[in-house]
Amino acid sequence: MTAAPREDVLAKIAAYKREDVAARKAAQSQDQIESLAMIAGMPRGFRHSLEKHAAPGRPALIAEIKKASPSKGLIRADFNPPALAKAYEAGGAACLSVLTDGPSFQGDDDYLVQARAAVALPCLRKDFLVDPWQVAESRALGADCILIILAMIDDVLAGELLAEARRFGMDALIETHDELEMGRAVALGGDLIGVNNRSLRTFEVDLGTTARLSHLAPKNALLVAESGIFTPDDVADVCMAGARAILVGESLMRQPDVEAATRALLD
Ligand SMILES: O=C(O)c1ccccc1NCC(=O)[C@H](O)[C@H](O)COP(=O)(O)O
Repeated sequence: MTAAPREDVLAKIAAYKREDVAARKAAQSQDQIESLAMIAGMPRGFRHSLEKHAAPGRPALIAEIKKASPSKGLIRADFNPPALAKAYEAGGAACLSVLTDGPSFQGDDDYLVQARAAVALPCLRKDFLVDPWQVAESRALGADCILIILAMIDDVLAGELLAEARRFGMDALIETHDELEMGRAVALGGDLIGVNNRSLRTFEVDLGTTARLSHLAPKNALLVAESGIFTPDDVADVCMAGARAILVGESLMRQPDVEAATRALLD
C-alpha cells in the first residue's frame, strides 16, 4: 500500500462502507441486530475509564490494535489481538481501540470480539460509520464506544450516530481535525472529543493540532489527542496542550514487547 491523498482515501472508504453496510443490512434487519445488541450485556464505561486513569501530567491511554493503515501499509506482521490486548492492559492502558475495517486497515470484526474477551478494558470499535445501523452492530460485537469522524459525514448523520450510541448506553468519540469540525463537535454536544493530529488531506502529522484546537473544546468534554504520538515527550506535549487522554497505535504496534513499550510511553 502507498500513501494516497486523503480525499481520495476517505471517499473510497465511504463508498465501500456504504456498499458493505447495505449487504450487512440485507442479511440482518434493524430488529435482528438490535436483539443481538441487547444480549451483548452492559457496555463497559469507556469515558469513565479514561476519567479514572487520567492524572495531572499523565493522560489516560487508549491503546490501539492496528495491523496496517493506508498511510503506513503493514505495521505489525506478528498480530494476535487477544495477546496484544493483554499486553496493553498489563502495561497500563485505560481502554482499547480495535480496527475492524478490512480493506484499508486489514482489520476484522472478530479482532474486536477476541480482544475484548481477553481483558476487562472498555473497547472502541475503530471503523468508519456511515449508517446508524452500524451502531447497533458495534454494540452486538461488544463495542463500548463508537467513533464519529466529522471529516466523513454531515451533522445530521453525526447526530443520529450519537443518539444511537446513547440509546445503547455507549460512549462516542467525536473526531475533529480543524476549527470548523471542533465547532461542529461542540454543537453536537459531545463530551468525548478527539483531535486527530494526522492531516486528513496529506496524512502528515502535526502534534501542534491538539494545542491549536484544545481551547475551543468545552470544559466538560474529555479531550483525546490522536495519532502520531511516539515518545514520552510527545505525551507531555499533548498533555500540556490540554489532552486528558491519548490514542496511540503505530508506535506501540511496532514494538516487540508491547507491554514494556506501553509502560515506557506512560512513564
Ligand atoms: O492511520 C491512517 O493512516 C489513517 C488513514 C485514514 C483514516 C484514518 C487513519 N487512521 C486512524 C487513526 O485515527 C489512527 O489509527 C489512530 O489515531 C492512531 O494513530 P497512530 O498512533 O499514528 O497509529
